Amino acid sequence: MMILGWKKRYSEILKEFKYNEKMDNESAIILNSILKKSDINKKIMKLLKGKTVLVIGSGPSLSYAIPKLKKYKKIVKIAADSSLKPLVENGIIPDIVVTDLDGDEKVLEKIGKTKSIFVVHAHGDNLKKMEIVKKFKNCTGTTQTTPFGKIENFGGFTDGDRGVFLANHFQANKIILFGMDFGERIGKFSETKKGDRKIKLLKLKKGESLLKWLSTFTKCELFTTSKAIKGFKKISYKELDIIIT
Ligand SMILES: Nc1ncnc2c1ncn2[C@@H]1O[C@H](COP(=O)(O)OP(=O)(O)OP(=O)(O)O)[C@@H](O)[C@H]1O
Ligand SMILES: Nc1nc2c(c(=O)[nH]1)N=C(CO)CN2
Ligand SMILES: [Mg+2]
Repeated sequence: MMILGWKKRYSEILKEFKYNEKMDNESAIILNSILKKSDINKKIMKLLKGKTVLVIGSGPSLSYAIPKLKKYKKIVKIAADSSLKPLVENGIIPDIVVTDLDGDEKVLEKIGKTKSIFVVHAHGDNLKKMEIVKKFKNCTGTTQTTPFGKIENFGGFTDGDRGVFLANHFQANKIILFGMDFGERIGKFSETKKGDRKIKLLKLKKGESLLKWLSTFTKCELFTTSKAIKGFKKISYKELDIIIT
């Protein structure tokens, strides 16, 4: 089942970014054929339902967030793609990794062998990268088009905002953002290639607008330690201890 209103948002994405729905679907078919049947959704539900969940992106504030995140060892963490490398380098292993497979492959492979759950997003521009999924121990798949088989659609576009939609779907109690600044500055940990900057900024804008949309109907309490986002309560690192319970 898709989140109500997603189809309209996806149509807008297809138009704005000139993506091809058939290619998005093609990629999802490949991912579905690689994934093994599993009870991973049950595992994710157990991890997230009723919990405080930290969603970590690669925005400029990630550098400041890392020392704070070290403190919250037992709190559930969802890492968006390229935020994984600096987190792992600092001894933080996230419970869930949301990725469209353009983060650092060595780190993806290394953490893929652990108990971290990988939520891999198939789209028309990553179908050639799907082979790596065979190396992930705990993995499920998502699409931005119609879900089928083992492939889900929880909503969202960039890895970071998809992490938030995931936590919403699995009924987290509180969602707190780190390194999710959006805006005009691409964080240094983001794996953006030189020529892709303009598109990346448009992607970030879309991701932020989707989070604003989500905030209008989600039952989760939403907070951010990053740059302010409408619909999310902006909190300081000092306030974290009170909110994380
Ligand atoms: N200012 C920012 N710079 C970089 N990433 C950001 C920023 N603000 C929020 N993020 C979040 O961090 C996430 C992880 O960054 P990453 O560069 O791996 O993105 P991505 O979604 O893989 O993008 P793409 O696949 O289009 O390159 C993004 O998905 C985005 O949601
Ligand atoms: N077809 C296609 N879909 C996407 C793409 C992309 O590059 N191509 N990037 C995304 C987030 O970065 C999400 N969805
Ligand atoms: Mg990515």
